[in-house]
Amino acid sequence: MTESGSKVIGYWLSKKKILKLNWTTDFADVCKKHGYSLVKLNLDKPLEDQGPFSIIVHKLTEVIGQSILGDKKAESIINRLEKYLEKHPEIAMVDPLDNVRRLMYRSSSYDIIYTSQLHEMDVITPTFVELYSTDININKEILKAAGITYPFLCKQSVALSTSESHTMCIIFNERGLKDVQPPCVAQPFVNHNAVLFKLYVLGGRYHVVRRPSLKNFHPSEEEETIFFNSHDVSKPDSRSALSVLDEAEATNTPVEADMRRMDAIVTTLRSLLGMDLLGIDVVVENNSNRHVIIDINAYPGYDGYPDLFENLFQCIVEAGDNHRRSRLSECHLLSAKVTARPSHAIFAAGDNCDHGGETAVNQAANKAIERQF
Ligand SMILES: Nc1ncnc2c1ncn2[C@@H]1O[C@H](COP(=O)(O)OP(=O)(O)OP(=O)(O)O)[C@@H](O)[C@H]1O
Ligand SMILES: O=P(O)(O)O[C@H]1[C@H](OP(=O)(O)O)[C@@H](OP(=O)(O)O)[C@@H](O)[C@@H](O)[C@@H]1OP(=O)(O)O
Ligand SMILES: [Mg+2]
Ligand SMILES: [Mg+2]
Repeated sequence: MTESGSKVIGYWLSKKKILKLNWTTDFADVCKKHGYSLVKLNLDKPLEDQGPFSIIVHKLTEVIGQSILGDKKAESIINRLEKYLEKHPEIAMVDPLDNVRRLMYRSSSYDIIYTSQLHEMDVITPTFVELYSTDININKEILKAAGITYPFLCKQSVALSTSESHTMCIIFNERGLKDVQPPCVAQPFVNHNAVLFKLYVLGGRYHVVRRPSLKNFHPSEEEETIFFNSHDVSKPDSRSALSVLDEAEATNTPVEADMRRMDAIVTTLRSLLGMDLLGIDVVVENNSNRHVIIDINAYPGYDGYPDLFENLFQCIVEAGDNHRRSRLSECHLLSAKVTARPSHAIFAAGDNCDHGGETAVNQAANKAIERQF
């Protein structure tokens, strides 16, 4: 339950996602079992008439993506939602729009991994650089300065949540630089024997699934650029020819992930990104065994997550509790600040500072807090 006493979870997901997950029936049942109701937000209508909500859970990456591209309708939907949330700070947003938006810029999510301590455990993200131009000579210089080696991948700078935003290419040599489609990030290809680990995060819990991935590639003057869509490669049922290891590279040694490092990845990124619903793609580099984070997604598919809806429900409710706790402690800090002024004055005057009496200001502050909760 939340500050307002409401036990309503507001949600917004695309029709595709609702259908795929059987959300309206199966997740609604789980919520009901726990005494919560589930209400779909109508983003075209005033939200004030649709609440009160204790928590809002959403996947708005497509709308955020359109607003980044300047679509007026999408901008107004996001603005309306932001204004509503400003007016209702008691609502826990899973996940906060600003944090989701930041994650969608691939370079910001890679930057966040760089600034973390994960490298101490041999967990890295490959070097990357943004390319803004189609000029081959400019790109050649930028890539050289950034230390990007061949082959490298070009991924659209913003993961816009459209099918095209999952289209990317592998460039093998300078001849391939003609295929750069800016704005994109260039990221060296990491050989990993075609095994991908997807970490599906639900707040403090997560589940790892093993997926097909791209085979090993090497620098080559002959090789032409390979274009592909990530959804043809790394879904559970993908059978792409790009995932079949060359005969000389085929191995019987299974690729294994180190769960201690997976734990660290989840805890660190959840906290640095300020998000609870995450999909983190990790590959294990051949020979070095470094764990390499190549992609982070907001609200992923969770395909294969055991007892998904019960875990999702617990995650959402815990996010609500955490939100309430952090607001309470903010208010207590505020109250402590208000109290600190008069007591400091008393202390400075040489009086006994060991008094426990509440000042009028403190009482007023505490009343204000009580009213809020
Ligand atoms: N740096 C890399 N080195 C080797 N392989 C990579 C690298 N980056 C991506 N890949 C391969 O390309 C696939 C797609 O890349 P990525 O995960 O970045 O795309 P995406 O469209 O954001 O994926 P998702 O559908 O998970 O959002 C990965 O699943 C992996 O097989
Ligand atoms: O269905 P959605 O639109 O949420 O698609 C998401 C997709 O889930 P799906 O597999 O259920 O399609 C995810 O797959 P997994 O990593 O979990 O395999 C991943 O590709 C996300 O990046 C996609 O989100 P988008 O980047 O397009 O916003
Ligand atoms: Mg991915
Ligand atoms: Mg992605």
